[in-house]
Amino acid sequence: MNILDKIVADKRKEVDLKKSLIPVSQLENSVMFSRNTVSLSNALRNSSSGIIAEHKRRSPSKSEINQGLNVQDVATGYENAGVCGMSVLTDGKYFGGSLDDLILARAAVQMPLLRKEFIINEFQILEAKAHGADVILLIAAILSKEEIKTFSELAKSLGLDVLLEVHNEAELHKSIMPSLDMLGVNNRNLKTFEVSLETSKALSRLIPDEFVKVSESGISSIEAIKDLKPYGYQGFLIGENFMKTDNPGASAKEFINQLS
Ligand SMILES: O=P(O)(O)OC[C@@H](O)[C@@H](O)c1c[nH]c2ccccc12
Repeated sequence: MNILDKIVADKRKEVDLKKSLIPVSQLENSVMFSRNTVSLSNALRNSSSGIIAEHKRRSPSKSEINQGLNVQDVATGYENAGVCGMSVLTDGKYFGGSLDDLILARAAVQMPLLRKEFIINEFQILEAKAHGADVILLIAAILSKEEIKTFSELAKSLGLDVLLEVHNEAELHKSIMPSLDMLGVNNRNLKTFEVSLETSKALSRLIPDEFVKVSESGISSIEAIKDLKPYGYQGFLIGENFMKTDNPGASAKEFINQLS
């Protein structure tokens, strides 16, 4: 079994258990649930840097990245650096994250927050809103076309932006639909962990202009961004390059300063 299949199998168990313990009404009646959200796709359209910075303690490809930071400090640092939004990993088993991280980040900042999760059920979308997210990630490799449609339409009805992630042409063809806001090309193959920015370049011309294009993973230099911009990318999702340092906010700030 490849790692993605393993993650999804574990996620199904986790979500089944949670659904048996937490009634949907508890999520829908939470104070967070009725708040106004902020749009990441609009922030990216109006930004010159386009940086989305991620909070990621560890990953199956890198194991430990940084366990010693406080998520609120990271969020505040990223916001002060002038990033467009923040991605918060909420998967516990493989990435060391949690929904508490999302709540804490929400309490610290106003900028758009993405729940970075392997979403396989509507419940997780309600949960995202109830824990302060503005945006959800949907991963084409683990969803059917029908699921992408149902999940993205539910997210839109809750005022959440949708970032749909693809890694190849077939996933892209299956996924294009009006209920998405952003199309993300993951430069990392989630099955093999191989990273290549060429993936973003190759798929860019197949993404219709109405979607904000986001390039995800393996970005660690100003040159990479300059290389990708001519292909129409307006968003750049960066995790490890910032998180591996003692002060991710300061490294994001330095990165953005060098860009302009
Ligand atoms: O740390 P990096 O290489 O900058 O990558 C960030 C982000 O793109 C990556 O964490 C990611 C992209 N898609 C995902 C889906 C699930 C978990 C994680 C991811």
